[in-house]
Amino acid sequence: MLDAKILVVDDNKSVLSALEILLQFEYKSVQTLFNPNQISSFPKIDEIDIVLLDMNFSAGVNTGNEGLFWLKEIKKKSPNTSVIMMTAYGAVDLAVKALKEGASDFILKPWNNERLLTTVKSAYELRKSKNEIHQLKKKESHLKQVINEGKNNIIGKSQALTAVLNLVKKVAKTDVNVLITGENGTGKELIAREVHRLSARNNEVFIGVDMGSIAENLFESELFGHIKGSFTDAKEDRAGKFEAAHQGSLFLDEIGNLTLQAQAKLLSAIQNKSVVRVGSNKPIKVDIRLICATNCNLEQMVADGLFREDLLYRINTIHIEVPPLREREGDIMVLADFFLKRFSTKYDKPGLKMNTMALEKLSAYPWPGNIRELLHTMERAVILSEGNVLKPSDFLLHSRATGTTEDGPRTLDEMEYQMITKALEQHDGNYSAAAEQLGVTRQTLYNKMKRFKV
Ligand SMILES: Nc1ncnc2c1ncn2[C@@H]1O[C@H](COP(=O)(O)OP(=O)(O)OP(=O)(O)O)[C@@H](O)[C@H]1O
Repeated sequence: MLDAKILVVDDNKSVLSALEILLQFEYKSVQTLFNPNQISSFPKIDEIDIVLLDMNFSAGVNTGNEGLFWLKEIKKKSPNTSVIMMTAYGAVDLAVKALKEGASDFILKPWNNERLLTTVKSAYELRKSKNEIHQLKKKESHLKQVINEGKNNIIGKSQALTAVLNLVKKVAKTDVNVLITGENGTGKELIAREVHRLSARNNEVFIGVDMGSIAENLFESELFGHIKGSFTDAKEDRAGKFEAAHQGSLFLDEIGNLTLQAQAKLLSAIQNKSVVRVGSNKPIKVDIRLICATNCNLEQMVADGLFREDLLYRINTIHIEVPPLREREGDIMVLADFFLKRFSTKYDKPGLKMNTMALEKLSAYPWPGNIRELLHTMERAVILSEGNVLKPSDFLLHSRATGTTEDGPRTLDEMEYQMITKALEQHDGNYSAAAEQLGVTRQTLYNKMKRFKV
């Protein structure tokens, strides 16, 4: 017996009892209504899975309008209930009209019992799938909310940060593309998430892609997807990040690291608002809000022929410049305090404090690695702390001028970090030249830079 609730509405009592007898062997609950006017007040109509509804109620009238009227009423109150229309006249155009209004099927009177049971069973399956979709959508929207929540704890009350957040508020409501620039570790990704959180798309996903870490030959497949067999590792069809971000926001980080070839492909996807999976020729429409970020000076890159002007024009409808930490007056203290609390809890060291000299040391430092550097400095100090009070010596800061820590490298990691920053400085930030000098590939250098947050 199927666990479904069925309601039969007909002004012919013998029809009602015949259907009740037939259906009660198959379905758990079968109710009947002689008068359609009772539909409006029928309790919990949204819990009814299937309604079998007569098309003609008033004696002598066979326009079917009464049935269509009640069909609309039911659908208004319970859109997922499957409604099967019953008509004695077999007027196909009427049945088609009912299907257009949302009926799931129709039955001609007099009916064939077996065929009627098959029709009801299909309607039941339809209702079941609709319920499942409804549940999944609810779950999905909840999950998206959870994903979008919690990550946006933007700390700081300096004028410079407040101005950025005010701009974010204004821009978020529109659907324009946003370019976020600023030094490494200033919180560009956090700002991008805030744009998404405050936008009308906030019930949809925010998909972030680090363009710098995608190998050149995988760029297209990562962003636009591929179909099975289009290259050796393409074992199955896969959607790219653009498709994954459909109706949400797509965050392209390190946009300045794209080759000119990749820039051309990206531009075409943005212009056409569609992508073509690798190995396919079928364009797929995508609706995304594009947010890009970089620490490069894209105007300068355009002047140097390294970045396409038309792409820059597409991505920077609104430009948000995130100020470095040294220009956010007062924020160092607030952030240091915030991270101290976070890591004291994480590493179970309650009551940890900083003394005045330590605070002064943190305030005076220019924080070239910005908030990320402050975060790591605080985490390290908390982990290594022995007493209840953090002193200046607990904070290991890098000297900007020499690229070394105060006491010289203490660990292999520190040594590697220093060698990388030095090589980059010597080659004016040219990755390929620095990688060659260090005897590693460009990708290895890039991975290490990511690891060390260079
Ligand atoms: N105002 C802030 N309040 C709290 N945490 C912050 C703030 N700004 C940045 N952070 C934290 O600092 C770290 C670096 O931030 P984020 O990754 O957003 O910087 P970014 O500018 O995108 O860096 P990159 O240029 O290297 O990609 C993250 O852990 C982030 O959560």
